[in-house]
Amino acid sequence: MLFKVEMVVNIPLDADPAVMDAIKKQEKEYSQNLQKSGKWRHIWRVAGQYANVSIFDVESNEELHNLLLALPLYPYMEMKVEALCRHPSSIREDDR
Ligand SMILES: O=C(O)CC1=CCC(=O)O1
Repeated sequence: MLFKVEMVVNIPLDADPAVMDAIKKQEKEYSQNLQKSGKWRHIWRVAGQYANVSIFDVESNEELHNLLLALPLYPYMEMKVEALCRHPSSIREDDR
């Protein structure tokens, strides 16, 4: 099951920079492990924003929910999730 997830990161101005740097490091490792597994298929920075657009490929809504809630930056994020399905004009066999 494919999902588009838009994540906007809002870090409070009074947050401790050292603590946030540690959380961002954890976030990167968590994200890259999921990308290697194929569950986090794509991630793009939204130009000019502390935000990303990502594509997830998961087995269920519940799996996506659990992956997103486990993001180290989750407490600082706003998210929008949309379900995707294959476009009839797609030439990519792995779009499903
Ligand atoms: O910087 C972001 O957009 C938040 C984020 C998600 C995965 C990651 O590595 O950073």
